[in-house]
Amino acid sequence: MTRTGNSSSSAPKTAPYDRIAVIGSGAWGTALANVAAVAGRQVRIYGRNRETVDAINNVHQNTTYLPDVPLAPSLSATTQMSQALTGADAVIMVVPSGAVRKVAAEVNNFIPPGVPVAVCTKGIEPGSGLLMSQVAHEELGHVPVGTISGPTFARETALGHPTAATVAFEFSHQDRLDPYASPAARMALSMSTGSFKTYISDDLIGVEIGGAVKNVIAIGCGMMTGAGFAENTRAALITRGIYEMKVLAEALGGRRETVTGLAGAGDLTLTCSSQTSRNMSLGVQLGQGRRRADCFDGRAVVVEGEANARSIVDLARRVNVSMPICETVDAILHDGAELNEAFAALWTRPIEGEPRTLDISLRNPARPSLSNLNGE
Ligand SMILES: NC(=O)C1=CN([C@@H]2O[C@H](COP(=O)(O)OP(=O)(O)OC[C@H]3O[C@@H](n4cnc5c(N)ncnc54)[C@H](O)[C@@H]3O)[C@@H](O)[C@H]2O)C=CC1
Ligand SMILES: O=C(CO)COP(=O)(O)O
Repeated sequence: MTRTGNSSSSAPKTAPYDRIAVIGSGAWGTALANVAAVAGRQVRIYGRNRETVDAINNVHQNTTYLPDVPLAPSLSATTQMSQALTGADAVIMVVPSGAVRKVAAEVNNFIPPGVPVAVCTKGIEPGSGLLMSQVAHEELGHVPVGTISGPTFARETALGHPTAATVAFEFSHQDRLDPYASPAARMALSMSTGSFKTYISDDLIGVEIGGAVKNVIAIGCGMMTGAGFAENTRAALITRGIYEMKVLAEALGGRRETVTGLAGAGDLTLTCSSQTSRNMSLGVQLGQGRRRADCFDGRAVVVEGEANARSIVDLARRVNVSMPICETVDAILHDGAELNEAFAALWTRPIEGEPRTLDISLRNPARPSLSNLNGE
């Protein structure tokens, strides 16, 4: 899209969406709802948990998922999905990946015609290999479906720390003729505040692949960190992780450059750098030798990389793309592969060209040896 600015009186105008329904009252749904409310929108959250909904309405806090974060007093919440969706002119859906199809089907019962939906879940559906927007689209029919994605820890976003994210929708023919009136531009404007900076993209595939794959790589970074490896190792995984995102995005019709943006490299950097990330944290705990059932002190926590590693690897195989880091993480998580052995095998794969254009592959003479590491 050409950037022409929007400042002169003759420049095309973009109208924000006035009334936004947020479906899902977890950490990220609440944070996005708060952004929209701070941006001046009328926002209603649907949540299935009565206690959470009451807390948002009565004490302006999500005491379950974002304790001690003050929310905009204008935010309201309901346990009735129909109430949240009535009169909405845009919808933001934020539930875990395993619930997207079911919740989208419920949304379809109440959503006004033509209203755009941003599905802000990160994952790939098992079996179908569909992106979350595609799953929602199958249930919702002919409404524009996109996403908002980037390096965005919910708590930091809700506290107003400067944060940037990409708003992506596929562009119709009409959107290309008038990008200022596109759902992506209108949603980006609707969600812009002094601390939440939005960018616009028409590459929904690239954006969603970045968001889904980074979680698996973050588990891998966590595993290596927990097992005692250091910064060199983490940087290698991040960089080669970006490469895995690129090849998968491209094979599915997305663009490589999207993956170097906020929703790819940006989000990967965030989640591979901090145990605030549930994915990184799970990896660290497993790398330290904890049993899965004991991680997070036994609490049920949404870890999308764990839920989606297999579906990502399956999708990559289907489009003939090699993603060795994701395959390694998946094998450890779901096939019982031994962590040190699996990473040692990753490190002794054939020697290849780093630019994709250099078509070379050498048998690697090194013997897998990472398991000999004893720490400093
Ligand atoms: N927390 C974060 O910092 C960010 C999360 N995300 C993504 O957002 C998605 C949701 O994550 P969180 O909000 O963090 O999870 P969360 O665990 O904080 O909340 C999940 C919410 O979904 C609701 N839910 C689960 N199943 C449901 C169903 N069948 N029907 C209705 N509601 C249902 C739960 O009641 C809960 O309110 C994930 O895909 C995650 O990757 C994306 C960016 C940032
Ligand atoms: O996606 C996120 C930040 O952009 C949140 O990461 P986790 O799900 O790993 O906590």
